[in-house]
Amino acid sequence: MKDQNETISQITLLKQKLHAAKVALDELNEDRNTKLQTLLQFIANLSLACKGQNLELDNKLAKLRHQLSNFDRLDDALPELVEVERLLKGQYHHVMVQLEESRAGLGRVLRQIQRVDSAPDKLKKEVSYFKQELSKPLHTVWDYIPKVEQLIGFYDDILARHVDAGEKLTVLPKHRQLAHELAQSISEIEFRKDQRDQVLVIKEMLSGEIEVEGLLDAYQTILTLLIDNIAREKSASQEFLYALNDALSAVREVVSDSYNHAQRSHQLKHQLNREINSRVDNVGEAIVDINDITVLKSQITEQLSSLRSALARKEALEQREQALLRKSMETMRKELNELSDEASSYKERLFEQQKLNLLDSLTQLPNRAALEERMEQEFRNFQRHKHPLWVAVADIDHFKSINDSFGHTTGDKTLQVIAMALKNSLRDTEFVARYGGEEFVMLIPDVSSSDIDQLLNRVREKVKNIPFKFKNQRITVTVSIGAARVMDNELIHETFERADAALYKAKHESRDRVIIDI
Ligand SMILES: Nc1nc2c(ncn2[C@@H]2O[C@H](COP(=O)(O)OP(=O)(O)OP(=O)(O)O)[C@@H](O)[C@H]2O)c(=O)[nH]1
Repeated sequence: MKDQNETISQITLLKQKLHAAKVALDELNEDRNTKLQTLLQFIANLSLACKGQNLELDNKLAKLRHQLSNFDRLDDALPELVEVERLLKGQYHHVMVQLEESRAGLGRVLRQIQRVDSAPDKLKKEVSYFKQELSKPLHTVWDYIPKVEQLIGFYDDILARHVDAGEKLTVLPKHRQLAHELAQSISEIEFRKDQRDQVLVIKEMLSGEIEVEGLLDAYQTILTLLIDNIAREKSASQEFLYALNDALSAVREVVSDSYNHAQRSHQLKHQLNREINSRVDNVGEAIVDINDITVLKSQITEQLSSLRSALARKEALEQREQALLRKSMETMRKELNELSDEASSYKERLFEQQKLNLLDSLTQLPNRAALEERMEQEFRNFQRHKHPLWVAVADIDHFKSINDSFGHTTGDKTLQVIAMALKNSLRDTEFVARYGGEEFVMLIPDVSSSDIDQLLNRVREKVKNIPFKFKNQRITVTVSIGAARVMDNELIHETFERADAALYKAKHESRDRVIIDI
């Protein structure tokens, strides 16, 4: 009887151990799921920074982000990760194809240069050396940009020799037009700080008496500066794209490995559990069925030793599982730490770029893209609250004559000063953007029909009172303003059209005035 009691207590102990092992295993699984879930959320957020590379990829990433926040089980995310990885690889190949096409284009231009008979031997030699260089593999956009620069150099050289050969090029009206267009485009481009002095010199040159050679130089310099900027942009976004690609591959592999492994361990554990349960049952049956204590003892001893061995195998299996999980986590953590560094610097740049993209580089006022955004936002507010909303278009009067009389640079400065005056004459809730050229658009909410006329006339007067002095001459610069209030059942772009038509009227009615379309 004593033996029997002892056996029963041993079995109870074993059952408790078994239960504790099961609880530990469940906790382990839960922990693993929480960690991977966090990881996938992280990937989802990172993918946001990858936007804008290609439309299909954008859509996929958006879908992935949405799904990652909804998946119950990690393994469900696997097909999506595979798909995104495929698209990222596709994007990489696309860039490579483009590079190859550019290289072919460069080759064609080179052949043309080689056909120019008047080119001196030295230049021909350089071109042929360049051609050899071009046949070496190019892996990235920034590898090929210097080649384009070099090519432009060859062209420049040939052109210069034509000019040196006595063919002095006369300045035609079309050249002046080109100079004017270049000056205008430059005003609309945001150059880096270290490029601005160079750009300023070009602007000055373009606003004076131009020469064809100078114009060619200016075009070449601006092109080179732009190409340099493009290369920097590309390289930053590509590096990030590749890093994200690598991290996604690593995560996918780990998820896929741990999924396969979990499947195998699940089967093994199932078998072991069955074995252990049947051993426990056997012991129970033996206690009930066998009366001879010696037989019972030997039976129980045998069953207990099998139980012990099954439990030992189960423990080993769990330990292996834990070790594997730790290793996977380590791999992912390493990969993600690297990616996280890459992402934060990339995001910072994107944020800076976004700010630049919404600012007009000359006046530092919001630009047309920013205006579109704000118009939509104000229009939504208008539809919700039905408070008054005004669109006003202001245009500097006879601005062309300022450029013509005092030069483009003075024109630019005038634009900057007027932009500031407009901004300062409005409240924080009101908005002004440079629409283009010498035209500005204001969005004015929450002002009644009886007050708008006074408000806009105050803005007009403020500009008129700026004490401009050009070449020692006191100059008064005025603006004309047209405005309209957003009506029910009207789109804000239609209001803009009405305000623009009112401005047209103001221009025709002697300028320096405000006309409100009612
Ligand atoms: N300096 C400078 N001039 C600009 C810029 N953008 C546009 N312009 C000039 O602005 C002038 C606009 O001329 P017009 O459209 O004929 O108008 P306006 O002379 O202001 O005459 P009204 O509008 O009829 O009063 C053109 O000469 C443009 O070259 C810029 O960024 N800087």
